[in-house]
Amino acid sequence: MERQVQRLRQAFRSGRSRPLRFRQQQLEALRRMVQEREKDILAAIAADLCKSELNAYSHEVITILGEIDFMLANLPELASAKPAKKNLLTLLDEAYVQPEPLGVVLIIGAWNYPFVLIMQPLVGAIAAGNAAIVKPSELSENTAKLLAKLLPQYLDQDLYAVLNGGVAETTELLKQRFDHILYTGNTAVGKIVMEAAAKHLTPVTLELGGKSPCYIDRDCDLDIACRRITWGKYMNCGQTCIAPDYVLCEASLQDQIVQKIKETVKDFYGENIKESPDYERIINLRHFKRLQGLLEGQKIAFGGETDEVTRYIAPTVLTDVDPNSKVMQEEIFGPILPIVSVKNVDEAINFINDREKPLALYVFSHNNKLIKRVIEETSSGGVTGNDVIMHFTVNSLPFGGVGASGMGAYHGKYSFDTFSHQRPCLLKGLKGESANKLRYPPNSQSKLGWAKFFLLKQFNRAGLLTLLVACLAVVAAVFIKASAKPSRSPRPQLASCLERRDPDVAKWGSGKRDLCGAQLSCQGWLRPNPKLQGSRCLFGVQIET
Ligand SMILES: NC(=O)c1ccc[n+]([C@@H]2O[C@H](COP(=O)([O-])OP(=O)(O)OC[C@H]3O[C@@H](n4cnc5c(N)ncnc54)[C@H](O)[C@@H]3O)[C@@H](O)[C@H]2O)c1
Ligand SMILES: CCCCCCCCCCCCCCCC=O
Repeated sequence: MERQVQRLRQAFRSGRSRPLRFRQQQLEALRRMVQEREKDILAAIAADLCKSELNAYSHEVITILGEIDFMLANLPELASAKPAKKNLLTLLDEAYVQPEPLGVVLIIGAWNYPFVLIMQPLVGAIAAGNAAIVKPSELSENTAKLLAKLLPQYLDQDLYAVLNGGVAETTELLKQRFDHILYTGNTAVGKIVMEAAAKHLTPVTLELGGKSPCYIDRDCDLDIACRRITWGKYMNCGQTCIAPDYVLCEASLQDQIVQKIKETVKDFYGENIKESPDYERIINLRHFKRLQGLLEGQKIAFGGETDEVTRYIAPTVLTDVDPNSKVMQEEIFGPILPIVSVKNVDEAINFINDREKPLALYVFSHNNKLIKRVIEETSSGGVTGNDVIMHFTVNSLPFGGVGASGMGAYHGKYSFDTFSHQRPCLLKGLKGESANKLRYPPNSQSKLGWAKFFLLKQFNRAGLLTLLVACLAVVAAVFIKASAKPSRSPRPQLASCLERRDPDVAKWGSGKRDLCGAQLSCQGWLRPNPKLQGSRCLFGVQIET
C-alpha cells in the first residue's frame, strides 16, 4: 500500500496532473466512461441496492455528468490566479491568490450512493490537479468492483488508483500520509479517519450523517409537504444521508400527516409496494435487523411489514413517538418515519437545538419568516425549505455537515476549493528601497505612526483615488510655486556655490545677503559645527531676485 501511495506521489511530483489541458482530458475521459459504460454502471448500482436503472440514473449518474460539465465549463476560471487587494505599502506590487493542487488525496466512499459518493469527489480532485486514491465501500461490492475495473481503463493509471477492501484495508490505508482525505460514512468512523489523519496533519473533509429533522408548521399545504417528504424519505429505501429522519409537528396535525403520507406512498409505489421497481431494499442483513429493532415497542400508524429474505421493509410511519425511544437516539437510515409532537415552532427549535447538529434541516410553512427564523435559530449542514433533499442537487451550494454531521464541504466550486491550496503571492520589485526604512530597525514612534497609516487603512479603489488626487495636488502646488519664482540660478549651481562660500553663511545667520549673484534670505540655520567647517542654511533659503 505504501508503494502504491509513493507511486502516486512520484507521478504527482512529475507535474503531469497540473496542466489545465491534462485535467480537462481526464474529466472528458470520465465523462466518456460514464456514457460508454452506462449500462454496466446502472447494473452494478441496481445489484447493490435493488435499484431500478431509472432510479440509478436519476439518483447517481445524472449528478456525475452534471458535475463534470460544471468543471469543464469553469476550470479555467477556478484555476486562475485571483488579484488581491493591496495596502499602501504594497501599492506598486503584484498581489494575487494562486489555487494549487494539494498533492495525493484519498477519497473513501459509502455504500448508499456508491457511484456518486466516489465519483463526485474524484471529479473535484482531478479538476484541482491532484493525484487520487479512491476506496469504495465494500458493502456496495458490485459498484466497487466495477470502479476498480473501469477507472484504470479511462484515467491515467499513475495518478489515479482504486483500492478495494473493508475495514482492515482501509485501516492500513489510513496509516499512509495524504494531502487531503475526503471521507463519507458514519460519524463513528469519521472520528477514526480524523484521528489517523491527525498523525500526518492531513486536512479532512468528513461527510457524515445524523438525524435530519423535518418541521411541519400548522400554516402549511399538507398535501404538498407530505408528498415531498414521502419522496425524500423512502427514496433509496430511506438510506439517504439527508433523508428527513423524523417529523416534528403539532399533535393536531399528526393524523392528517399520516393519512396523506399513506396515500402518497400508494400513489408512488402502488398497492403492492414490494413489486414496485421504484422501491429499493436494505443494503444488508445487519442494517435490516437494526431497523427491525427500531420498530419494537413503537406505535405503527402504517407500514411495518418486513421480509428478511429480500431485506424488504415497508414504508413505515410511527406516531406519538417518545423522544427518548431508541428510534430517536440514532440515525434511522431506513424507511421508518417517526412523528414527534411539539406544541409550536419554539418547542421545535428547542428540540432541534437540544440534539447534535444534523446534516440537513427541513421546514415546511407558508410563512417564509417562520422558515427564516428556524434557520436563524438552529444549525445544520444544509437546509431545504418546503422540500427535502434538493439542496444536494444545486452544485452552487456547498454540501457538507457541521458538528457531529461533518466538516468541510464539496460539490461544484467547493470541490475544487476543497482539493486546492489557495496560495497567497506577493511579487515586489527591487526599487523603492527607501520606503523599507519604515520597517527596518531601529523602530520609533514615528515609524509606528507611518506603519499604522500604511497598513491599517484598508484602501479601496476610492481611497486610493483620493490619495492619488491629493498627491497630484501637492506636486502641482510645488510645481506652480517653483515655476512662479524667476530663478536666477538653478539650484544645483547655487547649492555648490553656497558650499564653497559656506563660512560666509555661518557669519550671516538669518537675514538677507547678496551671494553668488543672487539676493538670498536665510530663515534658519544650524549652529556652526567645526566638523562641517561652518554651517549650512538648511532650509528656508529663498531666492529673492
Ligand atoms: N454526508 C454525506 O454526504 C453522506 C453520504 C452518504 C452517507 N453518509 C452517512 O454515512 C453513513 C452510512 O454509511 P456507512 O458508514 O454505513 O458506510 P460504510 O459502511 O460504507 O462505511 C463508509 C466507509 O468507511 C469505511 N469504514 C467502515 N468502517 C471503518 C473502520 N472501522 N475503519 C476505517 N474505515 C472504515 C468503509 O470501508 C467505507 O468505505 C450514514 O451515517 C450516512 O448518513 C453521509
Ligand atoms: C427529473 C428530476 C430528477 C430529480 C432527481 C433528484 C435527485 C436526487 C439525488 C439525491 C441524491 C442524494 C445523495 C445524498 C448522499 C447521501 O446519502
